[in-house]
Amino acid sequence: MSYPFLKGHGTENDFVVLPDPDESVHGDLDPDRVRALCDRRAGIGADGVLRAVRRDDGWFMDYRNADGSISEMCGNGVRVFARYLHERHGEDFPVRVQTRDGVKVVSRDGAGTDLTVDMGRPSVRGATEVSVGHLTWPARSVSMGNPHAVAFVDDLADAGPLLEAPGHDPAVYPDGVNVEFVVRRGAHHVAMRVHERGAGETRSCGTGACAVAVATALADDAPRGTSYRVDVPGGTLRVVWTVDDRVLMTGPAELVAEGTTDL
Ligand SMILES: N[C@@H](CCC[C@H](N)C(=O)O)C(=O)O
Repeated sequence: MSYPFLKGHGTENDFVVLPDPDESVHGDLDPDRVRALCDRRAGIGADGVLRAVRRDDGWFMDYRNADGSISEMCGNGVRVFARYLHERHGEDFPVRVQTRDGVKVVSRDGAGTDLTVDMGRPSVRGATEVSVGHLTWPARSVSMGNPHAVAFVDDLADAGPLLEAPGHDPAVYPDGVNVEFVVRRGAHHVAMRVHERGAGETRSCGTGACAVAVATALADDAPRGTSYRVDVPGGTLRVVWTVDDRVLMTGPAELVAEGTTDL
């Protein structure tokens, strides 16, 4: 059996999009198959899979990490998903996308190619710690629907090659965590690296950039509505934590290839 797929990315966080309007792919998409699709040598290669399911009341984004695990939310993925719905299904902006973390609304600003997603309310949690080897950093726990630990470091290289998941407190993160390492670059401007749960180090993480902007705004005591520039290895995202306690993230979303796969 062969299935259509598309390949897309947002700030080089890349995804296989699997159209599955009638749920015929679902039964075949077990964790082994997700891993095979995401394999960068033997498969298509991606940080995750976005299965596009049509429901009576709209489109659902079924997000899977490259290791086959399920996540609640993907911030770069939801922009790519909205781009797909707009280009291939004629959905007008603002596009509504159902996710495991509720409905996200994706809009297009003017004539530019960037998309803005309303990521909803952040959940700011307590202080925690993360570690790599013998180094430990204090971190802020933030949920953007999925779990994050944000650690400010002196230099992004301090985290090393990030070949393994950073150490974290399993009592705070019983289901694992996405870890962001952050440095300041200027006023309201930071840069980050991320180790994603279920994918390893990636070139970007949208929910991670939002968690970083929230943690930085708190550290700065910045007024709500302050716009943060968040540089990631794969590009730049802009994040605003609004006066009404919502996080808006703006960045690119591109479809770059399509084909068929036997999964
Ligand atoms: N890259 C994504 C986040 C994907 C899910 C994450 N790895 C998790 O397990 O929570 C993003 O852009 O937000």
